[in-house]
Amino acid sequence: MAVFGCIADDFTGASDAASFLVKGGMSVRLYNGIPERPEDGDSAQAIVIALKSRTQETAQAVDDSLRAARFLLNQGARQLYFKYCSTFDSTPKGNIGPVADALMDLMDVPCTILCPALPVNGRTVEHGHLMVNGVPLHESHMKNHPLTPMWDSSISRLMEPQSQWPCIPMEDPSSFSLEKAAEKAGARRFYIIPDYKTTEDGRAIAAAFKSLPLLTGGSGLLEPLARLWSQELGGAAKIPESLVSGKALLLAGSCSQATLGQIAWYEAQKKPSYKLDPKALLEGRQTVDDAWQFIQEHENSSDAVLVYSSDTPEKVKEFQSLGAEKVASLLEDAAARLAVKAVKAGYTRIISAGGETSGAVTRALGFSSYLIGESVAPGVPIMVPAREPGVRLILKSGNFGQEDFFGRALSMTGGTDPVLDQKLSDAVWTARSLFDRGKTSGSSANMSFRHKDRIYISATGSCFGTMKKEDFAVLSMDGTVLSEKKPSKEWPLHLALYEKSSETGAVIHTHSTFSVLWSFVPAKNDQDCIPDHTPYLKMKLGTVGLVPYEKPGSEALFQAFRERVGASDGFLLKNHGPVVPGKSVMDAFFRLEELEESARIAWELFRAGLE
Ligand SMILES: Nc1ncnc2c1ncn2[C@@H]1O[C@H](COP(=O)(O)OP(=O)(O)OP(=O)(O)O)[C@@H](O)[C@H]1O
Ligand SMILES: O=C(O)[C@@H](O)C(=O)CO
Repeated sequence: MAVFGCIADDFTGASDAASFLVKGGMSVRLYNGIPERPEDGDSAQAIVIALKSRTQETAQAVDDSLRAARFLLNQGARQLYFKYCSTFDSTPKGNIGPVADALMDLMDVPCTILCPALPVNGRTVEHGHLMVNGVPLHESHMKNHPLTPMWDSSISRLMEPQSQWPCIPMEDPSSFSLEKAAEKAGARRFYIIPDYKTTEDGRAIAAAFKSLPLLTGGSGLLEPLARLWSQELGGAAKIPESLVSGKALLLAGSCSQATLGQIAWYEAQKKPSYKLDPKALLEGRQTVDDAWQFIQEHENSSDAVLVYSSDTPEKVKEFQSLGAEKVASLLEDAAARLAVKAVKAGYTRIISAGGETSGAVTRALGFSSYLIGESVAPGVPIMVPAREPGVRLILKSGNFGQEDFFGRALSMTGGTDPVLDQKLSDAVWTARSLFDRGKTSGSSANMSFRHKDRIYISATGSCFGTMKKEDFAVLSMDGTVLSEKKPSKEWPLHLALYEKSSETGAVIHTHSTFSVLWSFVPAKNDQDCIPDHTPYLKMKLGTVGLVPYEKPGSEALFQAFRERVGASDGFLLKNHGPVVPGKSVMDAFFRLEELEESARIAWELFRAGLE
């Protein structure tokens, strides 16, 4: 059950918020829009809902925010956070005030805070003013933003036309007292604007206002706040794997200073890039298909293609004279169409720069919920779509990320984890070896191994004789299927052995002939059914329990297995075959071999009457 709910006014703002919650130690689910119902069996401690309320008509923004708040409260959220941009929203018609006012009404709280700080990215609040890298917001490069140019830095003044309630700047949040603040505000509801310049300030603000049911701000407060929540909840939060094999596509529609630097860095590495020209696109001299063709031409190169429309403020102004909205939506649509083409063509990593651009990309891809992984840069997490766990999405807010951001995003997600790769190689070798030597046949055997907090298990219907690294399905430790591939139907047998001991690193189940033959012989001891004619079975594996016959793949079999799993080291399913755990794939393999050889010796001696 989620204890913390966050409503973000755009998509990259939501992923930014989610990344800091993960950094603070919480597990996070991000929904794109208000879901009709929560994901099945979701155990995320925090939920972030991405809305489009930054640029919507105010009434719609308020309505969506209230619906999101109700959803989060229904999921058990004990605290709500309204996340907006750490450079605020400067237009007098902005939605921060109306939404925050409405949320205060919904939750019937006397006050909340306005905390649009993110010091790690240079955004601080000093004496109630928002600063960007030490310069007041309206003097910073943010004044040139193509959609929301910034015209003031005083948060109280920015709020005046947007909200009916007063604001109280507060230099030292540790002195916060609700009664005193209410007296000072002289109103039924009010806002506090805490100064936030350093990491220490963040911790102090989180501690001072943790008990307020509603907080608002940028993502800078979310890490210290999540730390307090995760201390309260206890236990380590699980986050998804970053690495995935497959091709990547980079897209940039952001004209922010940081993105321009990142594009220049990528091009300076002599990596392939393709520039979209808004005028040529409008006039039909350039098309999305041209860009796609360029991408395909570089498909076999080890370098990802970057497609961008980003340009200097002067050039952007020039293009906007052709119709700012028309140009923006043309470019956003181009980025979105390229992302869809790429995912359809099997690309596994989409990395996109710019809030509006990334919003268009995610809408077109149609993923509605994500698990949040580690971050490439502060506020930029690796996201794993619930419905496509083999895909990684990284969406960067315009001014976020280091100069080498694109390089980092590619190396953090790309390629294979060498440890996982070795385990897969061992699994494939073992499967083939067992098959080639007649220790199993057809598609009857299955095997699994544990990697990090995942179980990789041979997919249903796979054959040990033709096993490949791609033939493994992935399960979470609670048995949730995380891959497109479906696991072997015997997966509950494997899970029971992983649950039994954290030392279990792999499990193999076969229908090896002598083990099956021996399972017909009435056992003298059900918990140790194979006699130790040689010392090796005990040395390698230990005791072998006999599990009574139940139909393969049936709940009755799984139940019988679970009842006996604690009593022996390895297992023989009656009239069916052995199930053997090991510390690693190779260890399980050696133990299985020993079991089969011991069963063969026992069988031969039994037949010769020498038992
Ligand atoms: N060359 C260009 N000329 C005019 N508009 C452009 C050009 N390139 C991109 N745009 C538009 O500018 C807008 C940039 O907004 P976007 O939100 O994607 O980036 P950003 O503002 O840098 O990011 P953020 O909102 O996260 O700060 C988009 O609508 C994009 O289509
Ligand atoms: O706070 C920020 O700057 C970002 O999270 C953002 O709002 C992206 O649109």
